[in-house]
Amino acid sequence: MTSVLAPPPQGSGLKPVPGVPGVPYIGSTLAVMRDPIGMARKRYDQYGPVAWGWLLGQRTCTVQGPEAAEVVLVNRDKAFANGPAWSYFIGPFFTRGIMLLDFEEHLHHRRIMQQAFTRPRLRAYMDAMAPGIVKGIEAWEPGPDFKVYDHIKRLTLDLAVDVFMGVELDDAERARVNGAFIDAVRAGTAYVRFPVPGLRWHRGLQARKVLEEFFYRHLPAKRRDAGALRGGTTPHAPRGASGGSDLFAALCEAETDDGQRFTDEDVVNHMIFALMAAHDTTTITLTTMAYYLAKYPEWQERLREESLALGKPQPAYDDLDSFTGIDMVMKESLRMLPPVPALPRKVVKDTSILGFHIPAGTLVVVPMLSNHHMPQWWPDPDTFDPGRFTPERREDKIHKYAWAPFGGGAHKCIGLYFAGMQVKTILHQVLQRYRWSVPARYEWPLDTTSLPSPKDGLPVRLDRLEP
Ligand code: HEM
Repeated sequence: MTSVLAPPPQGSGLKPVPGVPGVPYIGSTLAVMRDPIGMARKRYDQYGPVAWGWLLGQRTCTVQGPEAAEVVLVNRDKAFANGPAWSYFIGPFFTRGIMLLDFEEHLHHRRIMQQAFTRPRLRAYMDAMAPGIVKGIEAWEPGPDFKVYDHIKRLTLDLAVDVFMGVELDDAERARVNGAFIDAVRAGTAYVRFPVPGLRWHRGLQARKVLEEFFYRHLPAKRRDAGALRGGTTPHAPRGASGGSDLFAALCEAETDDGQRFTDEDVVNHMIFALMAAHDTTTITLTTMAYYLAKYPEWQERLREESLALGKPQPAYDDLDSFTGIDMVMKESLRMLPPVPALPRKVVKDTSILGFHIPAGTLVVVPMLSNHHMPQWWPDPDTFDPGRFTPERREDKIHKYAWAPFGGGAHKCIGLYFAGMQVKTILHQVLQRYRWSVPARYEWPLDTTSLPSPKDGLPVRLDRLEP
């Protein structure tokens, strides 16, 4: 039976949010996890763009379509907060990560962090990453059952250690840090959300301690390098990318024009968060691209030709712009399966979305995955069609928030150019060395209970190309 979330204030002219709450706390959580797009379409047909129900243990208002997404993400009257929304899922493991900060404090951190993502920095990260990419991909063993997801995950994690941390690790230490990092990420999806030894939540808390200890141990050396640079004792530093070409060094050095810098504690919190923000998202993007390129071999060939046409094995940063096919496939893959499928916000003061009254305390969810599949905004939305992003078609131009895999507003992904650079560089290297395929009728079984991933690891037939 339909019920309203809360009566709007008298005389406000606002409408109440309709919905079917379902069983308190549980509501439609399982159904949404099983079939997020189907459930969103059903809800939209029944109630329109703004509807409520119990989801993930909270009264949740799901707001569909780019117009509602814009209201929430642009957040003009500062009614939507990130911290209390995201903390529920990842708070204890990613304490004071930038995405969990809000308003003035967030802006202060964001201005400093921006210094670690300038173009000179990105060039330096790309150079630092290149040897690791080639080495990792060269080591792949072709065969009929090559698990793409597992190999990409391994590769991006190894790259993260090199490019993010910039610290030489022996095998044991690398395994310890990688393991801690994986446990911290996994803990966010724990069913038992308090520390029982051996279970996910507990392992996540232990992992956080390992990561903190690791970064605090290496921090003084990074600070020293940064200090040496500012004192002018580090020669040959490219402008804006110096002391070290890793993110850790960049965060230690980052300074705004008016002299604002991160404390040691900030650097550690942001490093742990950035590792998480970068790793799974890039892995999912590359795996999705590999999936569609296996299903649409004509696109795989087109991209390979484009890569070979570059005429050099290692692209420079500016060469990435010439990969127009890779760019379209990346955009379409991010549309089909945005790695962050929904963006939660907590309403901190009474507000309205598209004329609906939203009371303080409500959890609002912007469902990016189902937004990308709305027939109201996208022609033939469930079909993989990179051509929608050609200059002639640009179907995403229909609305600024129609295609928003990186979010928008103050919290828009700070690593989006980094992600593009990493994804394109890796794919370019893979295309030059391998061809891959899946059986004609293969459909990947997706796990959508957390960040999406293929349950079977995406097995493909991988063949090495003749030199
Ligand atoms: C294809 C890959 C990626 C996708 C799809 C992605 C997606 C997102 C999204 C949707 C948000 C906004 C979350 C919200 O508004 O609640 C976000 C924020 C963020 N991302 Fe990414 N991301 C990707 C790669 C990266 C990489 C490579 C890095 C770092 C190198 C990174 C660092 C961050 C950070 C630090 C934030 C928080 C920004 C803030 O709150 O101001 N991301 N990302």
